[in-house]
Amino acid sequence: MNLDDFLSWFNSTGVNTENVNVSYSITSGFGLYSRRELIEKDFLILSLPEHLFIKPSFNTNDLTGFEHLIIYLLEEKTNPYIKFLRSIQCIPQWRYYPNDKYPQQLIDKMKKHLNKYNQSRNKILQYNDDEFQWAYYSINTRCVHFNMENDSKDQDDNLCLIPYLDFVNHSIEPNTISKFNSLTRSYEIYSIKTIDFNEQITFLYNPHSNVDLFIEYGFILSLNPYNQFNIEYNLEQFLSNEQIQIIKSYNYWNLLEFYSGDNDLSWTIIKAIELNINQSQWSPYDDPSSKDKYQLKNKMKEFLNLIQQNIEKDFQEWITDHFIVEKNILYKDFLTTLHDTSIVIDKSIITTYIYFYQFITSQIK
Ligand SMILES: C[S@@+](CC[C@H](N)C(=O)[O-])C[C@H]1O[C@@H](n2cnc3c(N)ncnc32)[C@H](O)[C@@H]1O
Repeated sequence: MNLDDFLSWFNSTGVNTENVNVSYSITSGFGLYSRRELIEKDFLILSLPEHLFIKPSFNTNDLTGFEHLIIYLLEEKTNPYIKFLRSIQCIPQWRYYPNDKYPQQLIDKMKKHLNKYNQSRNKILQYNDDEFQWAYYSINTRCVHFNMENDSKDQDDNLCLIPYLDFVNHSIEPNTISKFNSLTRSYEIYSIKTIDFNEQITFLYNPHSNVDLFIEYGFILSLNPYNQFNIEYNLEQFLSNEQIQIIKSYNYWNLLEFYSGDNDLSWTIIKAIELNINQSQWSPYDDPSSKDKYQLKNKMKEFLNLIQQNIEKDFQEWITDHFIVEKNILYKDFLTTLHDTSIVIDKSIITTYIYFYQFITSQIK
């Protein structure tokens, strides 16, 4: 089934699509583009009525809504939308490569993702791996949150697929927002800034880091303010066990992340480092005493230097492991690679590292 067949079916549903066009690009696949001369801010671009939503049916209790949709996608043979989905590549590329050589933070998140994937796989055994994988990622990459008004608060029970809406690509500087309008019972896309003719329509899926985008969707962004970098491992090298226990007792341990969009270190990180210079009078809520401030600044530098060394070491190991694949890229023109979105698979590690490397070095003054 090709795009034209899908679009002619979709047009027969009566939805007004006069403001948008579907077209394909090599970097982000299909997407929606404006076909109006100029779209003003706060303009209703597209309205998709509820009768088009594909919702989970919940006729077997031990499956989540997500899993019901997997089965629906695999069983439904006539729906033109599902037929079209079968022709779209939706499986993140990393699934085809061995992934034990990635940096630890990526591996940890991949494991969580794979655990969830396998939980569903083990409940739905009647399809082969390829079929299951296609259905799983079609839903994972395309579904939207939708309150099913059942008793479950589980997000896997409150989602649906909305044909056509699912052509919209993600951006950290989106030009639209989309939301369900309970009065019109439609999912609507509104402009949040003016949009030129042929400009791509985008919204923010979620404030996802590159690691999350890479795992869940198979792409990354070269400038992503939502990149985050967990520093637990570095703190374990920097603080004593007793100091770590103090941080944990205040529930600070899970809040120890750098965000690449932030200009400064967070309060929790500053307080964690401060423990290293003054444990006896430490309180998580007070500013460091003026006497300690100078010392604290030096401790910060020391800590950031440690992170920098760890990143360099990890990165060096990673380059060695990927030497054959990345030889030319890494040694010929590293910076160009950062902006070349056609290299999806390994670039995420490079960009994520470079991001934090830059962030950390900018803090060491
Ligand atoms: C909801 S679908 C959007 C439509 C999709 N591009 C298609 O071809 O059908 C989400 C998928 O689009 C791609 N995508 C979305 N935003 C992207 C972006 N900013 N850069 C690259 N790929 C993107 C990813 O493959 C993602 O899994």
